[in-house]
Amino acid sequence: MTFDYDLFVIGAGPGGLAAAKKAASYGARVAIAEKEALGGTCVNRGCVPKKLIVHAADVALQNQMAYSYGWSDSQTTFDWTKFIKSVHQHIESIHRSSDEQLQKAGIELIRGQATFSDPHTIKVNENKVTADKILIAVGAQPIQPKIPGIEYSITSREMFHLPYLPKRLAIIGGGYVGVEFSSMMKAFGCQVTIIEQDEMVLSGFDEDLRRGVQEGLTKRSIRFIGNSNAKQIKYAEESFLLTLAGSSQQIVTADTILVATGRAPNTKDLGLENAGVELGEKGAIKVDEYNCTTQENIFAVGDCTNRLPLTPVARSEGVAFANRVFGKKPQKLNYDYVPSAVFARPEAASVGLTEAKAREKFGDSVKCYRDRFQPLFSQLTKDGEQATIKLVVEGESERVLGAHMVGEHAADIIQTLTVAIRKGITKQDLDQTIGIHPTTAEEFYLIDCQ
Ligand SMILES: Cc1cc2nc3c(=O)[nH]c(=O)nc-3n(C[C@H](O)[C@H](O)[C@H](O)COP(=O)(O)OP(=O)(O)OC[C@H]3O[C@@H](n4cnc5c(N)ncnc54)[C@H](O)[C@@H]3O)c2cc1C
Ligand SMILES: NC(=O)c1ccc[n+]([C@@H]2O[C@H](COP(=O)([O-])OP(=O)(O)OC[C@H]3O[C@@H](n4cnc5c(N)ncnc54)[C@H](O)[C@@H]3O)[C@@H](O)[C@H]2O)c1
Repeated sequence: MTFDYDLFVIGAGPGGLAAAKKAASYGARVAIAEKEALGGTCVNRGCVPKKLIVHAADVALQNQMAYSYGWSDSQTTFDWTKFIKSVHQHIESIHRSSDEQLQKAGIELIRGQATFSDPHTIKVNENKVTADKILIAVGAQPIQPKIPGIEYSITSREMFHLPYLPKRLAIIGGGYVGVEFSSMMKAFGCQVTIIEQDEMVLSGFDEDLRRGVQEGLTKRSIRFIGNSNAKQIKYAEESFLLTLAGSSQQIVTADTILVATGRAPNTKDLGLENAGVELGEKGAIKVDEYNCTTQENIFAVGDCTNRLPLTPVARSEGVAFANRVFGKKPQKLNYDYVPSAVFARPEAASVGLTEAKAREKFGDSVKCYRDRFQPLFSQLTKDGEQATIKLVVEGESERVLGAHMVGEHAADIIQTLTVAIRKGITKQDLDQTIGIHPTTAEEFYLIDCQ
């Protein structure tokens, strides 16, 4: 049977784009469908605009510290509307560049929502196309608790289109999204309250990292209400009244309520039932270690599989799929040492096992080294900011299983350590390494407090 394409990709986020480009580089005839803007969540309403807002917030924070570094008081004002316009202009330039890359690679871009008619046939805008192989890379979307008044809240998607900054922001959920937005918005002068069902922010991360971030947020006057969740939202006198349930039953008054309670795979309305593609927990597409679905010619990568919803993971899965299927280079990803960062202030990052997971797996042979110190920058500002570093090691050789950090440049430092930890370094390897002074990163070579 002949098909219109060798590969049809649904979704032009990091996973879909990486797979399409790699497959085309092997000579495959490729088309990609996108119902919204090129680049997916990451470029349009995730990593990229988020990190630009973090940079804008850092300017505000640096201004607060400038006096300690010899600068005189100067009047500064922040224009959110002007700033967010330049963020969106930058995103448009990424769209143009992605479009050019697709054209150059000979990949056909089809704008519209794709649905399956059968395992080899896709319908987009009333047109049907056929493909030998199909890759699903449709990402995920925010989930919202089903409570009365939830329609008054917004999600991270709308945060990037706020017409003006709210005075009082309530955030339901203290995970990645909630913590990052709390510190950005606080730096711009908003009063921020986080409501989290767990006792601390960032569940799933190492306890020392969670504590370090939580202390840092509290020091910045971000209010945290733990062991509580949202019960209902009402609108009264130009404010939203958020009633809580759980250990706190108070009412939080806010101008904007951000719901950041997790994300669910975008697998509804795809016609998967016509294609024999099965779903697993939370509506995620069931895949094996090679990203094969339950239908032999259909594959899935990225957030829609709900494995590790991060851009580099989606991208690597897309490339590994194309290498194997079109480049005849079998490639299986190893998810054990995927680093991740929370771009809050204080910043936090992590790779490998948390202390709790390491103890579950290796019992009493696990040992931890940790240190808390004041980075040089904060010694002059006297703001009392502390950094935390922690190593989780195992056995006589003290093989490093995990590294966790809270403090300036945490993401870059942990990223650089990742390759060494993946390669199985020991604590002694770190001790014998000479660092760069004065830096925060050198503390990983000097750490000796257990
Ligand atoms: C606020 C926020 C901040 C984030 N920050 C970071 C970060 O700093 N670092 C990091 O690593 N990750 C971050 N992430 C996560 C990251 O954005 C995702 O893991 C990544 O975008 C997943 O890529 P993907 O290709 O799987 O899906 P997506 O990027 O979601 O792309 C899927 C695409 O498919 C399209 N689509 C869906 N259904 C169809 C259909 N039927 N037909 C046609 N097109 C369709 C969608 O429109 C979308 O463009 C963040 C996420 C959020 C929400
Ligand atoms: N820097 C990054 O890499 C980055 C940034 C943002 C998002 N992301 C990705 O996006 C995903 C989604 O992020 P997220 O923050 O939405 O989800 P998350 O799973 O990280 O955090 C959700 C939080 O909401 C809490 N929660 C859930 N329901 C609640 C309720 N009813 N009331 C109070 N609290 C409630 C949970 O306990 C959890 O702490 C992340 O898992 C991550 O993979 C990554």
